[in-house]
Amino acid sequence: MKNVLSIQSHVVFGYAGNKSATFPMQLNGIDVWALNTVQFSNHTQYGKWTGMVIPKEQIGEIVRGIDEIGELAKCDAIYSGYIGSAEQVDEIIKAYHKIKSINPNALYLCDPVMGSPEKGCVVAAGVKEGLMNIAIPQADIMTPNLLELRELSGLAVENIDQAIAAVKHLLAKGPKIVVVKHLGSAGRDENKFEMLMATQDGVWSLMRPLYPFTKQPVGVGDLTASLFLANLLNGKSALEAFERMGNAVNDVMSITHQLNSYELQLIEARHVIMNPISDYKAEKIA
Ligand SMILES: Nc1ncnc2c1ncn2[C@@H]1O[C@H](COP(=O)(O)OP(=O)(O)O)[C@@H](O)[C@H]1O
Ligand SMILES: Cc1ncc(COP(=O)(O)O)c(C=O)c1O
Ligand SMILES: [Mg+2]
Repeated sequence: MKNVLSIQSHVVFGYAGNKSATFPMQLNGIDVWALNTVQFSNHTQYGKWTGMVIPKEQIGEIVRGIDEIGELAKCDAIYSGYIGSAEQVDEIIKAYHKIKSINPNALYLCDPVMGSPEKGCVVAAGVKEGLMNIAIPQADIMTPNLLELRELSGLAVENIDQAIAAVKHLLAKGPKIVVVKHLGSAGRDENKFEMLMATQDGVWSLMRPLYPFTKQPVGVGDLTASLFLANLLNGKSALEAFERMGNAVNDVMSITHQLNSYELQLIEARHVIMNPISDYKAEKIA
């Protein structure tokens, strides 16, 4: 059994952060140690929420507790997503270093969740800078969306060639794998949902259907990153993990769309999260 320390948000109602990542990883045979950065009533794209940011000290405290019962060496990967405050970034990196000193093979997946005024995703001030300066250079795997790809690379990304240049730029900063969760307006076909994966061996694109949601569900990035990591930990190659994740996320989106839901329908989709039914293939494009 592989173990993932998953450090991201908790929403009591609905699906985002750990609520969107834990169950899918568990369905794929991964034991998830969910450590919450915030506890909110619901995700921030509702425009209002209640709850609190977890004090930064809790991150180190919880990791120390696991160390003191002698279980920290079993941590195979640390995965950070929605972060509650700029100070939490340092604590996450300290936790990663502690785990790395005990298990040098532990991976770090950084999903660089940034605020997006356009989408209504709200992230505390300073988190973006913390991610850029501290987290990214240490990450093994990064999973930006289009906006995050632009911010992290500092490059314009308006088309596929610029997207390829930007992911190569990120690879040069340290990560071994970069997955772009949705190329959106920089993609090759505005009627398709296109994702990219880049490694030292090349760049792959995966195209799948774009569903006409009246309101785009949230937490899809968290689902995407979690399933990519779960597949890697299950021994799949980066390419296999990319395809299997892309197909599972497509099946979840298809079911969520059929049910006309704003919240991701992870429970309804549990069978396809375990065994995706769609079979889209990635294409090597660079
Ligand atoms: N197949 C699909 N059809 C239509 N919209 C989709 C599909 N898959 C995901 N989405 C939407 O695309 C967006 C992807 O968001 P993006 O900004 O790339 O990443 P993140 O989820 O990390 O914010 C989400 O709003 C999600 O609801
Ligand atoms: C509390 C919380 N967690 C996580 C996320 C990230 O969601 P996504 O997977 O859509 O990037 C959001 C986005 O608004 C959020 O509000
Ligand atoms: Mg995201």
